Amino acid sequence: MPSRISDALKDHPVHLPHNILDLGSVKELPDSYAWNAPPLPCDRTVLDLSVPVIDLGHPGASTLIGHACKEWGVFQMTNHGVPRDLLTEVERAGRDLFSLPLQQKMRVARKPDGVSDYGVTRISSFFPKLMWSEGFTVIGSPLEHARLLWPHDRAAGFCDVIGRYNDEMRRLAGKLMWLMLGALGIRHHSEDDVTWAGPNGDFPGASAALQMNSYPACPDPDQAMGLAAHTDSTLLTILLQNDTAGLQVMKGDGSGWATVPPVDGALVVNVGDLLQMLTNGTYPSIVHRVFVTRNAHRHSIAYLYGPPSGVKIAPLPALTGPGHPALFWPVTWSEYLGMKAKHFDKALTSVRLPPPRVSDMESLTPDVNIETKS
Ligand SMILES: O=C(O)CCC(=O)C(=O)O
Ligand SMILES: [Fe+2]
Repeated sequence: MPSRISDALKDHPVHLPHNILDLGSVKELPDSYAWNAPPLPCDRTVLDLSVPVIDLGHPGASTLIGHACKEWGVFQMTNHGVPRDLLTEVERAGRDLFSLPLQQKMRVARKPDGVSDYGVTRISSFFPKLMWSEGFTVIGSPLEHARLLWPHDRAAGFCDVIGRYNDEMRRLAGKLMWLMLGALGIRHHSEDDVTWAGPNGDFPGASAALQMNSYPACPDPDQAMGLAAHTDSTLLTILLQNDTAGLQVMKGDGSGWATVPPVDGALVVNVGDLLQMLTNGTYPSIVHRVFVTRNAHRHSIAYLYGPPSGVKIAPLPALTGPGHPALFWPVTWSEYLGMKAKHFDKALTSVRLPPPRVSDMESLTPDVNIETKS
């Protein structure tokens, strides 16, 4: 049993392209990046609907969050307590990293069986075309890699910012868990409690990764895809986006995409697959994607939060009962990542109860046309 998320990801390698292009210097969209067959990124059936923006200091925040999670699986939050300066610093750290020359970034390129570091998104392996983005994944301390990018003091400065941001995210993610679960009547120290919440309810064994994303300005944005539609394999994800729009979420009823506009100082929270399981389907894991633009360089930083790797995630007993059977069988994060690596957007279906019949398994082949839902 892998003890850390990095081991879990290593156990489930996905085949990724290793030729990385210097996107910032490309004047014409290469064919390998042109999504000229369905799903088309320019197919933007954008709904005139807004994802809720919730003030965490509001006395009814938990109820508002509960509604947003049921209805959307995503919301933006203000008044979250993360110092404004730290948001600016971590955003700058991401910008500094991605603005390095490609050869320099390639010093920390992800190894074929690796998970941390610089490279294309892991979901690339499921799509025939490449995405107009680059990423840097941090699991644990990035010091060893930062030292390959910068002189000692700059590397230390980068790690200091990432460390402080990770600490804030961990605190916030624990708080969000209780706001989300509290809206469903689940309380710490009650018999409905989450077994791995720890004595202080701060989920001491939780695992996490920080995913820094860069979407350079693109010569042909209608043909390019920043990040193709997917759900996160997390409990929840906390996202910081810069002032360039790009994130779109699929409205739960499949009626279309809604853009999540940057709100100054706000953080986006989305429900991941594991929270959908834990809440027995009450909070849906949200399908999302990223579009790119001709003139602006977009940056985002996603904090991917999950349970301790050995813990089995199953619907909370308080949310099941007569008339409400458990809809998912118990899996660890590691086991689920293995299913995601195999079935991609069908991974949640593969852990549904009753189990899919053998004859249904063929329909669990990843369906990369999930874009056509719009
Ligand atoms: O850049 C964004 O807005 C979304 C990033 C994302 O979905 C991810 O890293 O999983
Ligand atoms: Fe995502």
